[in-house]
Amino acid sequence: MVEKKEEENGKRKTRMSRWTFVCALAIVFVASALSSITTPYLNFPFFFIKDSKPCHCPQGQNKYTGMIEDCCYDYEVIDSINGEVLHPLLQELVTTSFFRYFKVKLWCDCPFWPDDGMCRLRDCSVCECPENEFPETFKKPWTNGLSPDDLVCQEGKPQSTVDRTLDSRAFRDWIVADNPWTNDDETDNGEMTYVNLQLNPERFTGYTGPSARRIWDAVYSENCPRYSSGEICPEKKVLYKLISGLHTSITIHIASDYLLDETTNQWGENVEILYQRVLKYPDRVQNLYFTFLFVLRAVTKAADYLELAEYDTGNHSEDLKTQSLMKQLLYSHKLQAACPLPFDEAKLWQGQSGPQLKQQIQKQFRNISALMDCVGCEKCRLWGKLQVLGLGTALKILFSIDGHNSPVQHLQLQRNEVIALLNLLNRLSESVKYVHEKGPSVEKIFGQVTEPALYDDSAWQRMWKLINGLRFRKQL
Ligand SMILES: Cc1cc2nc3c(=O)[nH]c(=O)nc-3n(C[C@H](O)[C@H](O)[C@H](O)COP(=O)(O)OP(=O)(O)OC[C@H]3O[C@@H](n4cnc5c(N)ncnc54)[C@H](O)[C@@H]3O)c2cc1C
Repeated sequence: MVEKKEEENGKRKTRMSRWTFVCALAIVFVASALSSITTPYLNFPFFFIKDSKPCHCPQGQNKYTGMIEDCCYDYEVIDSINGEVLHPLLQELVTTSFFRYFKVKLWCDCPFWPDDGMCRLRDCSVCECPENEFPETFKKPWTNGLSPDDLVCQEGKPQSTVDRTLDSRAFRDWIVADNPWTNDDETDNGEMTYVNLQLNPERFTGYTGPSARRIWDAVYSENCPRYSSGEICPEKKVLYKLISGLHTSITIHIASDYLLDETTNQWGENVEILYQRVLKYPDRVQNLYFTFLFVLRAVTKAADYLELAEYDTGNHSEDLKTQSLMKQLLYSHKLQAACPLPFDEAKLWQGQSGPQLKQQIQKQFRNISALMDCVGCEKCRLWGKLQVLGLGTALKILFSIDGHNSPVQHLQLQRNEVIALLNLLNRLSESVKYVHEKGPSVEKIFGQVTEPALYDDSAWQRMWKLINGLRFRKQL
């Protein structure tokens, strides 16, 4: 009798635990379906029904669909306008004489870690070489680049050295106007060098390890902390996203132009880096699109100024071409129709603490700008400085003119700021195009062998938590 009762109890328990399991699965199905609806571009890979169509995510399809966070455009519109209008125009614009020369102080003058021995490392050795070891080319930018012997002063890697070859053309100076967002001292002095950006593409340089890590750590931890949703104000989120978007773009340029074989000097794509450091983290890609739209908005907001600016380099026909390309970019009908307001800056600095907050964020951005002097590889420093100046210029255009009915006619930009702004937009445009074109196929290759962390893992986590929770309760 007792045995029979125990047997029945056992059967009942088994039935109950089966029911519990089935209920848990049903709840998880519903939770996951809701999750896939509320987070449309973090596609959960299987089995959900949405709008009566199976939301199966076919391999190879671009998963970045839907609206870009904090911007009112979707990925498809931006990809298409970038591919059709922006990318081709920008590619041509940055090769013109006006836009290919950038004035920069190249040697490192790091204000943050002055005496920690960093600059004795080969990564940063440019600033540690005694005066008599400095190549003349450092002081005379019009002669040719560094000789191989001088590489002792560099990172030791030829690919990280900036080529200083220049046309012997003089430049007419624009006005010098302070930018409250950046740290650069634009005073013309012997330390400033003109660099031909076309000879120094942003690509893999071999700069890695603690030196590079320390810069990024300092940028994120001290100056634009990562946020978790709902935690901080939108202005701080903007700063984080801009930096993260720029970081994504730098990584994409490393991946797309990588030194595959040092002995044969073979360059090519490193799609594993693209996947492991970028595609695997959808928020990094989202931030790239965000940064692109933010800078695009700054360029279009300053359209009147940029249209009338002087693109004079002494080569009349080329200067006319520069002007014409600029106009095509600023007043493209397709761009205006598809994307009239890439980012709405009027929403920011609204609260009472707006002005205070702006000052605080300005200070943080100036710190980031100053950190570029600590980058221990010359080419990275060049592109780091240029792009941070470009971002600072975008911030200046969007936020430094008081009030929302801001008189854009009060805007004053330096020539170098305009060069940085447009070159930054071009870099971001290249990255957006690259991710759009390569992303799906690269995810197809690597995504198959990866854990579900690629996607929004919350559904998985919730499932396990739920099941484990029920099991745990049952044991009690
Ligand atoms: C200003 C600057 C310019 C550089 N330019 C070049 C260059 O032109 N060529 C070159 O070869 N190297 C360049 N580097 C080095 C390069 O950025 C990397 O630091 C290096 O390749 C090592 O990469 P990593 O995998 O250690 O991760 P890193 O890219 O160094 O990233 C460090 C950490 O930041 C986080 N992170 C990474 N990406 C993002 C993102 N998009 N958003 C938010 N967080 C992120 C991750 O936690 C990661 O572990 C540059 C570095 C700096 C600081």
